[in-house]
Amino acid sequence: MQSTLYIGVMSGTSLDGIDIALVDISVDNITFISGECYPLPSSLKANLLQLCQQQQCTLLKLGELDHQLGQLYAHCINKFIQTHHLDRTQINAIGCHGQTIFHSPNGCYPFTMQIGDANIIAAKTAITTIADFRRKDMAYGGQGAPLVPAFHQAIFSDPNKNRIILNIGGISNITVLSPNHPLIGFDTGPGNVLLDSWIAKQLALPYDKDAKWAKTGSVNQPLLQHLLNDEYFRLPYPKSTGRERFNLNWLLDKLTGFSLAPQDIQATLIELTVIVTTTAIINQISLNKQLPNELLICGGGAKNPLLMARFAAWLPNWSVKTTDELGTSSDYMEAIAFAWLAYCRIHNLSSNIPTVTGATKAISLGVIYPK
Ligand SMILES: Nc1ncnc2c1ncn2[C@@H]1O[C@H](COP(=O)(O)OP(=O)(O)OP(=O)(O)O)[C@@H](O)[C@H]1O
Ligand SMILES: CC(=O)N[C@H]1[C@@H]2OC[C@@H](O2)[C@@H](O)[C@@H]1O[C@H](C)C(=O)O
Repeated sequence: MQSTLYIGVMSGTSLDGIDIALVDISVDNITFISGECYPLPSSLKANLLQLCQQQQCTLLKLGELDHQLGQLYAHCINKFIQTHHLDRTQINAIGCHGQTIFHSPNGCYPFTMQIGDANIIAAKTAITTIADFRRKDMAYGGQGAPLVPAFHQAIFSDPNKNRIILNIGGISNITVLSPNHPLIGFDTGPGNVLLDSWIAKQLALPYDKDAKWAKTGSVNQPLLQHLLNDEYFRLPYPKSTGRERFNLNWLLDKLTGFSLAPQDIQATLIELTVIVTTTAIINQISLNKQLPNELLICGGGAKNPLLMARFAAWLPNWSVKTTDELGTSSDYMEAIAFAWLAYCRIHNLSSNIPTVTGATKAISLGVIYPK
């Protein structure tokens, strides 16, 4: 009998680490078994940031980082296999997202670029690896992102509820699950990326743990309104974005003419993350009015008590909780999703959602790199 075990690997826009999930998947079952997060070495993070923000990029550097990340993913997967005493011959496939270094879905020549050579992963782990999940969707005219809505639909659909799944990673994205409504999902804008960049610049910390610093500041309304003027927030879906738009330079540019305490800016950025998402939910989506509404939060932002409290305050008639409360790890959601995308590719099942990405065709995403 064919094994039903898959490994999903995700390293996202926050550049905080590599999430690995072991998942048991068959036609009627998706069970998360275990997960680990391996930190990204700080020198690699600095190099990737330079690349993402186009400060310094040579083909040599790009090629070397692609190789380095491939080696690192393989090393982390092998460590994971060892720690969890797994038999690698029992792992059907690895689904590895790779590291997005640029995402440009709307130019004359749309492209999205994820690095971390999957040939190296397949060779070093001796497990078939699936990667390059986004570009076929783009080839059919889609945004290439977000891809997790199909997975959210597979695990969270409920005929008696309107459910919005909100991933607050570096970038925030939502999935709308409402009976009799087409499945939609899009990137609402910055999640943690501006919060992380601002505290890194001001206090040399990677992130504002439990929003301790933001809580010492207060929201500045003129700045908030100015940030909300960015045209991305008014664009209709399908839409997706990334670090190439929302980054420290974006923020510094918007801060021109403002003279505020740095912690007030941090508090304002928290409110920005909340308002862009709640406004999108309220203004851009028509939910079934007869049904109760749930906001299910995952990603690193689910650990931020101030973000959670502000979502609850802005959506008073909603049940606001983390996906953990429904039995799916908020930490490993995306890694689990990439294990599921690998399962779909191995079984040739379509995994993009044209109503989400705007692609003209439903297709099975990902390229297979045999061991
Ligand atoms: N205890 C905490 N308090 C506040 N923020 C936290 C906490 N734990 C994690 N975070 C935030 O979550 C971020 C990591 O989130 P996550 O791992 O979901 O991002 P990602 O997967 O890299 O991003 P994306 O989903 O955009 O690709 C951290 O950079 C930090 O900002
Ligand atoms: C291009 C890219 O890497 N996009 C990521 C990013 O991180 C969050 C958001 O922006 C989302 O659109 C996407 O990731 C998830 C896994 C997705 O495709 O659903």
